[in-house]
Amino acid sequence: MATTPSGKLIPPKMRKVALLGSRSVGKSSLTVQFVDQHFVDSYYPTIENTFTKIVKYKGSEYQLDITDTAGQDEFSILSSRHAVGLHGWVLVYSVSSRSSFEMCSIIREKILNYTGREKVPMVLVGNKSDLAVQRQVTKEEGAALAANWGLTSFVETSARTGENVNRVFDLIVAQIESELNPQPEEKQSGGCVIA
Ligand SMILES: Nc1nc2c(ncn2[C@@H]2O[C@H](COP(=O)(O)OP(=O)(O)OP(=O)(O)O)[C@@H](O)[C@H]2O)c(=O)[nH]1
Repeated sequence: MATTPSGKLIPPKMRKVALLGSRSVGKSSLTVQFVDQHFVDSYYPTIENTFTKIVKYKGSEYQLDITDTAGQDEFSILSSRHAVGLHGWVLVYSVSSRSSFEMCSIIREKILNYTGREKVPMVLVGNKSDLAVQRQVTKEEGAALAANWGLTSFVETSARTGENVNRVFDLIVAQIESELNPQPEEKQSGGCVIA
């Protein structure tokens, strides 16, 4: 834990995020790969799990509380737990499932309705990028959807190989922080930043 110059402990700031998306897209696998650095081949549908990991962003420590939700479908009612009290949202689809890609737009609408906001810190994730043969959604389509939402954060991942998994969580923390502490250009480039 970081300390002040006088030796006092500085507790990490807590940031709460949720992974949402259709069933079986790899929400649990991404979370477990990020928190425990391993991949589980078997599939156990999630009810809801919370994980915690300390991450560093621009020299500060953050306690990231990650809620791995049960897979959503268009009929599931987004619970207030999935919107209220959260700082950021990770929307996951599988590149091998077009319906899971389409579901992300439905989930995003629900989050915006629930929060009453036009924009929230959000990352769009196309998981299972290792499944080249089964691919149904191109990288360009994923990037275009994110751009259409006004997001700068889109990434394709593989929870199996670990590709880009850490990046998802770096991106969501960066989005949350830039929303909570918008910084003037000159401040961002100056100062002592230890990554
Ligand atoms: N090839 C491949 N398989 C993956 C990947 N990520 C997850 N899987 C597999 O896909 C299946 C579903 O993964 P989960 O992580 O349980 O999916 P989930 O989104 O948490 O599912 P729900 O709990 O039903 O919402 C499992 O068999 C995983 O091993 C990936 O990146 N590549």
